[in-house]
Amino acid sequence: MPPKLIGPYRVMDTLGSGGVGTVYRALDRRTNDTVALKLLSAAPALDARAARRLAREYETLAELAHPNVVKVFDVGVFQGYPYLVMELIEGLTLRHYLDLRGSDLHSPSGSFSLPRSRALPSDDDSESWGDAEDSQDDESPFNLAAFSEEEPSEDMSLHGGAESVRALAEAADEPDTDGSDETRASSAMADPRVQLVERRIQEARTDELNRPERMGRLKDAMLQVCEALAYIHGHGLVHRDLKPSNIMVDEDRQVRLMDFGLAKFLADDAGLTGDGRFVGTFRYMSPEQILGEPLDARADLYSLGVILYELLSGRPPFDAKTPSQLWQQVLEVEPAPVLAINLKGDPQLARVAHRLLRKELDDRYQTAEEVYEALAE
Ligand SMILES: Nc1ncnc2c1ncn2[C@@H]1O[C@H](COP(=O)(O)OP(=O)(O)OP(=O)(O)O)[C@@H](O)[C@H]1O
Repeated sequence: MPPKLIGPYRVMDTLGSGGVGTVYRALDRRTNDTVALKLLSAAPALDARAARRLAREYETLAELAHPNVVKVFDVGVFQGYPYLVMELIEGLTLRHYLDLRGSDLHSPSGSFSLPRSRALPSDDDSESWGDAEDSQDDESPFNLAAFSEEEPSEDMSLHGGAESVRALAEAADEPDTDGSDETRASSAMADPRVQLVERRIQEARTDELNRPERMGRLKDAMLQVCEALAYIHGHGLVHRDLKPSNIMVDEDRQVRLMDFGLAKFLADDAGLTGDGRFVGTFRYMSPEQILGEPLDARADLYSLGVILYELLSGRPPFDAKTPSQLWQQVLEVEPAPVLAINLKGDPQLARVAHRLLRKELDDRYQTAEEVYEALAE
């Protein structure tokens, strides 16, 4: 049961939950404004020192004003847990927005129509903050849930794909000479008909990704994210946890970057995160973040590269089963070319993604403005 009142805010309903807490739609009883309130109930309660620091952080965030950066109105402490009050965005996270199809997009007003408070599943590995006790990997103090595969986007649920999958299954079920399951499966995989079906499935997936109006929305959203990043970087802030669920798009297709400032606040406070724990979402972390080095704006540009790579190819740049495997790959392995996965992908956007993903900071774009220029070319 959500609390009824949090400070001067009346809780109306739940908008969603992530790794560190829950976001509520709430009414400011002083002004009658509807806001989004993020209660960080997953973190340990604040002591007085951390509460004072939260108030100081708020002063920095409250000064920010940019059309692509979510407005932060207030911070507070409720029963020991910090909360952040921000602009309510009636919209979707970036991935869900890109999953919309034409018919959802063309309302008479030209904006896309959304059920208000639509409960959508989280669209990435939302548990950014690991929990040592839940860790299944001896080598790492992190929670593997934080590493969980994202739920497939609608782009990956094929149109006409069910038949293809059925055909694949039927091909694999055909009897063969010795009748053993193993031989049957491997001979089915070698069967040219199975290979053809697999190729068709892959083509259908990438055709979905390459739909021109989806690509138009993707590029436009990315440009707006670059504007938001240029703005916060210009104010000396690094987001540190850039991922698709921290990017929302409203009904007028205006992008809002959210949750900046929070990652640093949590990272700086050993009482909140535990000594030596990362703050950020594994899949989007740059090599320097993994290595625990000081971060600058280019760490966010790397995360932007992971997002762009995923949105272009339909899969993450690194495919690993454990955090330690992922980190080894992020530090040492080059991601497969986007255009090898998505043969008809946009070559310009693919080039931008690969340059953002460079391991050496100096090899990446150096500023969000440069990325904007490259995307706009
Ligand atoms: N300002 C807002 N306006 C409207 N909905 C919001 C707002 N902020 C968050 N939400 C909704 O609440 C959901 C949960 O947000 P939250 O920030 O807690 O989680 P997350 O970003 O998925 O994960 P994490 O906590 O790891 O960053 C979001 O996916 C979004 O749907």
